[in-house]
Amino acid sequence: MRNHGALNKVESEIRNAFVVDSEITIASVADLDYLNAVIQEGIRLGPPAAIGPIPRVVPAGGAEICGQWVTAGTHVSLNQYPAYRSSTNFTRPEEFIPERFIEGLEGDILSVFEPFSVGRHKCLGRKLAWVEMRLTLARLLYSFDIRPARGYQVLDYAKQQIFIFWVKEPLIVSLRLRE
Ligand code: HEM
Repeated sequence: MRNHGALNKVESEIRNAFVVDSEITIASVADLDYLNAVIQEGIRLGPPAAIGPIPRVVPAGGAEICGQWVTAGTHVSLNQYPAYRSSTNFTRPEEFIPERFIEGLEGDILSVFEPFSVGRHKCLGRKLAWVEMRLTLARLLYSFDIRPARGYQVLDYAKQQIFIFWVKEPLIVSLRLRE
């Protein structure tokens, strides 16, 4: 919403891919490269599970984690937010650049990006989440021109508070049925 170039591009991709909205299905939206990249880039800048996995406790006897010895009882986790906004891992980390998930940006380490976590507790609902995100965005952007409401400034996601999950501010937009 804050990046007009990306918004126009994803709108065009969706509107050129379908003739009627009934063609927008779970299968057909999976092939929309730019839509998929927009969703990934949105998640990178505002990871829904910003501290995910939620903290675990190192068991009795301690454990080696990433080459470091960690004593029993220590709470450990991975903070996705700083990992995704760090210039160590991403080029121009504060900018919304969906293209990094298509052709790649020099210096990006995309393997850092694991919003659904990894391992045996990896998100069970990730495929459903992907379907919901693709279908919702595709249906909305196919039918409506969506712009920030007049006089309303869309905030950077980072301006919101977070306590494991985000306290989201209202997003006030105008929806106009496209011609
Ligand atoms: C963009 C949306 C979502 C994100 C970013 C996300 C992220 C995550 C993350 C990071 C974990 C690991 C938590 C941990 O181990 O501490 C997790 C676990 C889980 N998620 Fe999601 N999730 C999403 C949507 C969903 C949906 C839609 C469902 C179900 C309908 C779901 C069901 C679960 C379940 C059941 C687990 C626990 C898996 C286990 O412990 O074995 N998630 N999710």
